Amino acid sequence: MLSESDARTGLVALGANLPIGGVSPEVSVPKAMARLVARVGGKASCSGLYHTPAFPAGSGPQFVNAAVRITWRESAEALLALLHEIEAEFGRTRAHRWEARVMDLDLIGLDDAILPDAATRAEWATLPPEKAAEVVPDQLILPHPRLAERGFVLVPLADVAPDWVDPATGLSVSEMLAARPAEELAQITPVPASAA
Ligand SMILES: Nc1nc2c(c(=O)[nH]1)N=C(CO)CN2
Repeated sequence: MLSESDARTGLVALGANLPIGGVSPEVSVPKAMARLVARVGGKASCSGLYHTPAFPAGSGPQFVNAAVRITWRESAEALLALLHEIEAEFGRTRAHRWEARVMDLDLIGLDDAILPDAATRAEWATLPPEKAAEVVPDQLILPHPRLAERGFVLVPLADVAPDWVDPATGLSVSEMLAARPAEELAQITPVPASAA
């Protein structure tokens, strides 16, 4: 029997920038959030939806980004598997034939877990941007190594977990957000209610 003390706070970032089977990201992202909350059960909190320019600049249509704070009692790997399941469920439709469309659910942090270890996480966090765009880790790295560089993750995350502290850097979500350039943050805007 798992006790209350096994409960950890999981932080999940969501993003999509293409319609999935004719459903816009403004609609599919909140649906994916609701699916995650339903699958996890227990206490959860959902951010607002934000329009964000695609990163890197010019790489495609704007994204809808969001974040969810959940309570999780199993392993980090089990949570990652659940996120992949939801991605697959939302990322593919059989409208005409299998079409791949992206719905990203990224695990950003799980309480104070540092995975696989502090040195490996630090290596990934300090990769030069050109390298970081090319290589994808084949293991789960927590907290997400590029969190502090991504306004599109930090803005929604600040809605649900402003005081969460990255255990590897000692910086809170609010502090990381405050360090982002004003020009970057000015381009991140709430999705108008009429679009969702
Ligand atoms: N604004 C924004 N840009 C991105 C995002 C995202 O979620 N938001 N996700 C990416 C691939 O995971 C690549 N670029």
